[in-house]
Amino acid sequence: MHKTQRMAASLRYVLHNYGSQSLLQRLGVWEVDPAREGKYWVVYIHGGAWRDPRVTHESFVPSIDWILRTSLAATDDVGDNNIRGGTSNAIAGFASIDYRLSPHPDFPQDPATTPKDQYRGAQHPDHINDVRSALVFLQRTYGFGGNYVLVGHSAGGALAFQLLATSSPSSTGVAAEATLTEHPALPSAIVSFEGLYDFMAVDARYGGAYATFFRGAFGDDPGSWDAAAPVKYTGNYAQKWPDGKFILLGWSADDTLVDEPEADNMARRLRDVDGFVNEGQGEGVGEKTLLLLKDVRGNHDEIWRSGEHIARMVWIALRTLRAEL
Ligand SMILES: N[C@@H](CC(=O)c1ccccc1NC=O)C(=O)O
Repeated sequence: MHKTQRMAASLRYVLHNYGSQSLLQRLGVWEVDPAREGKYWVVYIHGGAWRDPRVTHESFVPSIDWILRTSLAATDDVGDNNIRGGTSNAIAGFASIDYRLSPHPDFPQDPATTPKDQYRGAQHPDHINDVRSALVFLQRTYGFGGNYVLVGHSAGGALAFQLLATSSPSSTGVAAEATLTEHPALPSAIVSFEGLYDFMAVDARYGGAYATFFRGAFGDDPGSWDAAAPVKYTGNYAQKWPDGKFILLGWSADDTLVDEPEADNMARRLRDVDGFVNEGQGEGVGEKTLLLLKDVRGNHDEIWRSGEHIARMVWIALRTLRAEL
């Protein structure tokens, strides 16, 4: 008897283009059981400071490998999940989104000679608009609606919260204006790790070292940084996200690029402003829960190069969603 190793490479992979302005308007899909209802998709938004051309949707592959490799363990350790059908059956598919990038000084491009669809000249809100288009495309193609966990690393974590902040006005009860942009169904849960949430503050703590990439993505005016920063959002994430269940914020002590206050300040805001309750401490019914997980391991890029701890966080999110069914 031989066992097939469950790896991303053993899944059907499809590369889709969801836009035509840039070659980066593409996303990868690894199908597990795409037609099955009652399962979740796991959708990844990579980091790379909105600009690093070396970080693409393919950076999710090691995480997919670890998620598949650990799916049996994830079913074994909580008996309750077995009764409910097992977490190993919880995943319908994986998707990973590329989006237009801002210029990177180490990878200069000549606008005069670079084909338009290869030129990395994006500025906010291009990145988040692409994430939104990619999700609309995925939901139209695979029909999973809000049955997905949105996973974001670093800048990708910021994009996950910007998605909530800029979601359809109808979900806030405000009459929808004639909007040109389509809005995707929001996720059931968000996993954001080593995330950037307060652009001014994190840049100040690192002595201004991040100003070039924040300027590249959001412009020179620090006011525009605050306007886009997840911690500074002037609305209410819970109101914007009526069907949202769970947020996991991960932070690694090994991360030399994004420090502990980033995660702490975002967690505090989600509790104090948006009314999230700590996972395991609330009344249970209908509450949106938050888990601030600080024993994640791996330096800023090690974490996705390995994927092991990303898999761990994804399983926690899937288990939490299953427990609420
Ligand atoms: N490798 C990136 C830097 C980067 O990704 C980064 C640096 C500091 C803090 C956060 C980062 N990434 C967030 O997405 C670059 O070369 O721009």
